Amino acid sequence: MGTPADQAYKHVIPLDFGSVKTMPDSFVWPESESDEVYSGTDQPSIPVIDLTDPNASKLIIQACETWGIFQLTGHGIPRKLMEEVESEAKKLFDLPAEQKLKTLRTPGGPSTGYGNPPSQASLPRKLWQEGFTIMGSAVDQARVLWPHDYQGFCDTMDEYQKQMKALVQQLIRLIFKYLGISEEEVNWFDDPANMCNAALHLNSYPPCPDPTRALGLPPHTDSSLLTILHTPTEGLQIFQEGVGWIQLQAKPDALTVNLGDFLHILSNGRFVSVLHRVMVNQKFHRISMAYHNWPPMNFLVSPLLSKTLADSGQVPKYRPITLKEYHGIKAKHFQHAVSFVKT
Ligand SMILES: C=C1C[C@]23C[C@@]1(O)CC[C@H]2[C@@]12CCC[C@@](C)(C(=O)O1)[C@H]2[C@@H]3C(=O)O
Ligand SMILES: O=C(O)CCC(=O)C(=O)O
Ligand SMILES: [Fe+2]
Repeated sequence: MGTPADQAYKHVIPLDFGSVKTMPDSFVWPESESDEVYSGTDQPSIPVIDLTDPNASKLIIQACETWGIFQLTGHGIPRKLMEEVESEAKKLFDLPAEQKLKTLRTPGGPSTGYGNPPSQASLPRKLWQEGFTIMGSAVDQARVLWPHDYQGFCDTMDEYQKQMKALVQQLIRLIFKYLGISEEEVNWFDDPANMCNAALHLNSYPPCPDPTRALGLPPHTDSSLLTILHTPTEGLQIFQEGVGWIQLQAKPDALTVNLGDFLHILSNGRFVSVLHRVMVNQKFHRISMAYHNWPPMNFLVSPLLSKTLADSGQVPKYRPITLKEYHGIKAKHFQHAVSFVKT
């Protein structure tokens, strides 16, 4: 059974995937959660936006209002860095389970380390997935994983986070400008005290012996303002009302930007926080990198921060909420968390 401390850690410990040949029953999801993907010939395609296009701002706002997700080219992140971050992540997940477990994240709020986040504690089934979250520097954990060879991992993750942060700033400025949110609010990003309002989450989905009955990630929305995904291979699907599940095409040079619950709340429901899930496969080990960006932990976010909304006299559909409180709601209600913030 283990000590109470072991019990508390239970939900964050993934399976030792290397040691299993058949899938345990605890990983079998009801069919409705893994139901079929849209297969019509007229499948609507997710917007692809070139950031260097003079119309990029307009296209991004349109995508935020209609899809809540878009693929971004012309983003300026070097291809080499994207490949390096993927190969460093793979190096980490290929380590023996007992080694990875030495860097287990704490069960509370977001922190650096291995394991599944507390927000997955309420899920009815287990996931064919393991994760490693990085908030700021990962040097303490990397030293444990590779005592004599940790610098390469740290340098790559630091550089990638630096470039992601700059890209997020650019996108958020553009979106906040449209919502009429003041420069002071945008300065969240420039305040050194708010260094950790972002996390780079590395996802690993090992080859699965029974992929049609398992899930890598169940249908969910992210808590973030926005998340920048580097998903080099297929597996990510999004849900569109009236259409169903749509498979995203892998585009090696593009980054995928998906909006999260906090932009949905800030925009008073105008921007879509896209429902998405990850399917697994039998053939290859899928890796993805997600850079989640939030407001500072204790900052009270309300639709009324948007001058555009306040001036138009719209009634707020969501009450003011901090990320800290929201994480608690997410851990209890997962996919339905945002409906618990409705006024
Ligand atoms: C940075 C974070 C957001 C996240 C929880 C976490 O601490 C690490 C992983 C993130 C993720 C990814 C999959 C979906 C999600 C809901 C989850 O369970 O873990 C999100 C979390 C979130 O957005 O709240
Ligand atoms: O693996 C993916 O493609 C998506 C991961 C994801 O949705 C997340 O980390 O929130
Ligand atoms: Fe997600």
